[in-house]
Amino acid sequence: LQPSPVAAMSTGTFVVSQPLNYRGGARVEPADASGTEKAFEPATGRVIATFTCSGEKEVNLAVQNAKAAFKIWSQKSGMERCRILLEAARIIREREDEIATVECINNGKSIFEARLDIDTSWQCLEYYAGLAASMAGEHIQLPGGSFGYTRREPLGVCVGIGAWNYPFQIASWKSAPALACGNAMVFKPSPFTPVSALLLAEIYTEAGVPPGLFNVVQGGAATGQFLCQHHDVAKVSFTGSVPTGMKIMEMSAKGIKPVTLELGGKSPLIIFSDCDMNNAVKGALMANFLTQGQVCCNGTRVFVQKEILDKFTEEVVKQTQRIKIGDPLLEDTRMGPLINRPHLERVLGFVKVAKEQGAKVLCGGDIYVPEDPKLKDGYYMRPCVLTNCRDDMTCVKEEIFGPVMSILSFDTEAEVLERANDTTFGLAAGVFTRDIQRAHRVVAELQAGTCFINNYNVSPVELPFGGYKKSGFGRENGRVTIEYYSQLKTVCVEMGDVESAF
Ligand SMILES: NC(=O)c1ccc[n+]([C@@H]2O[C@H](COP(=O)([O-])OP(=O)(O)OC[C@H]3O[C@@H](n4cnc5c(N)ncnc54)[C@H](O)[C@@H]3O)[C@@H](O)[C@H]2O)c1
Ligand SMILES: C[N+](C)(C)CCCC=O
Repeated sequence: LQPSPVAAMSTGTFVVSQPLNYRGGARVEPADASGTEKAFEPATGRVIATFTCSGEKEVNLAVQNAKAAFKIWSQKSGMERCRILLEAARIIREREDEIATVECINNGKSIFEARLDIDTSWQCLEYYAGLAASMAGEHIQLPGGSFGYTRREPLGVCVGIGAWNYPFQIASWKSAPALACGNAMVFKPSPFTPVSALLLAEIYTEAGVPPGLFNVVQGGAATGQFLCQHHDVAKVSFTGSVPTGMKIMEMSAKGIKPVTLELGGKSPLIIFSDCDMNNAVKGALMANFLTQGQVCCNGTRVFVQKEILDKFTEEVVKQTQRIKIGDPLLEDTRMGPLINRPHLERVLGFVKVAKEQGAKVLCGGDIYVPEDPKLKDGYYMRPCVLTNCRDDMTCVKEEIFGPVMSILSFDTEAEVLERANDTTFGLAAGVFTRDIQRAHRVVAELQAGTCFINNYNVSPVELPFGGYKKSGFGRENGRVTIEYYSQLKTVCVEMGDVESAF
């Protein structure tokens, strides 16, 4: 009997022993280098991997492998692709605990949350497996018996570039629709979280995709640039910050490559006085403290109607103080460490500036040192609730990407809408109210790509996810994403004679 891989993994023990590149259906050492990186276990501050960043040669080999696999995969019927993706989804479910454990060790999110991420990953594969067989064009009748039809065709080799906050989920949300449409993919995870994408690559291979269909290269900006500039790459799907997104778009523009940009946010969450208070408080915590607050769509500007400001704030603070911080692999932990030391310091810096600008810290916002000695070098902080906030403060304007909630008060619907929309971001927004007309009226006015009514940060894969304004464009999940991973060919068929103009 083989020992369970999960049993062998506990906080403070895991090290990466296998190559972190994946090409041609196997783990490989990269053919060349553009530097080295270290990956950490945020819970302990330990290095779990020192790895080579892929150079131009390795990127090219990955793209060429993808190109070869694309020839085979794109010729398969939708039903054939569906069966293989369903098998991959089944394997992810079967290995959920192992994948979640690896994610938890490399990212620091709690095992409770990591399992939810893996759930939305296999669900995404299942969803696009289901759509693969029904992708079809149209038949259009023309005069004289002539007709036209459209074919939905894959793009070719797609590149996925991921952020570090949802490593396995991002790899799945990009690859599932790409593969379902008949494309191949080269994926580059964030250098902070290089590990779990390899598990996805192995699972695709085990499920039966052709070798080379899903490849993983490692590294940071240099490797990412080789990918975006490669002339055999047909599309780039990027998840990350706005400044990097701008660079990705510039590089892709040079090759006229379509891009999907899933970027940052500073989303508003509006709590009206007629809300169900219990749900609104729970919603505010969901909107701010998942994955230690390192969530793109977090509703970090919490606008609360004046009449309920004190009661709401008191309850939010009470529940925030109860969040169990600590070893992310323990079942009852709900908040682990932040991703790394510089990021922790950056987030604490935002709290310091907030105080200097007049905000009041109601709880948290400082370093947390767990009792367990093996966690003493981890990157923990207490979740923070700020009040006395104004719209012009840095903590209200900028994406902090940490567990810091800013509470603001408002009087009227018109006023809060104007303030909620007064941002260059537009990823998400939320509203809590019992007034159904108001709920729909408000979301219709909110300038955000993903809106929540009476909940926050749930992510059914059937619904498209993505941003307005500087939070990006294109969508992940939902039926519409098929359009971002395919192109339409029009075929015009003449049934009569050519009526020449000459
Ligand atoms: N909208 C979404 O779906 C979503 C989801 C998760 C995270 N995010 C955003 O991501 C940000 C945090 O993630 P991050 O710190 O990893 O972002 P980042 O922009 O620093 O890096 C993202 C990825 O881009 C790569 N990269 C960096 N420079 C590059 C370049 N010049 N060319 C090509 N690739 C390059 C990185 O190595 C990494 O893989 C936050 O702003 C967050 O809001 C958005
Ligand atoms: C699953 N969530 C919570 C909706 C997050 C999606 C990805 C954003 O960082």
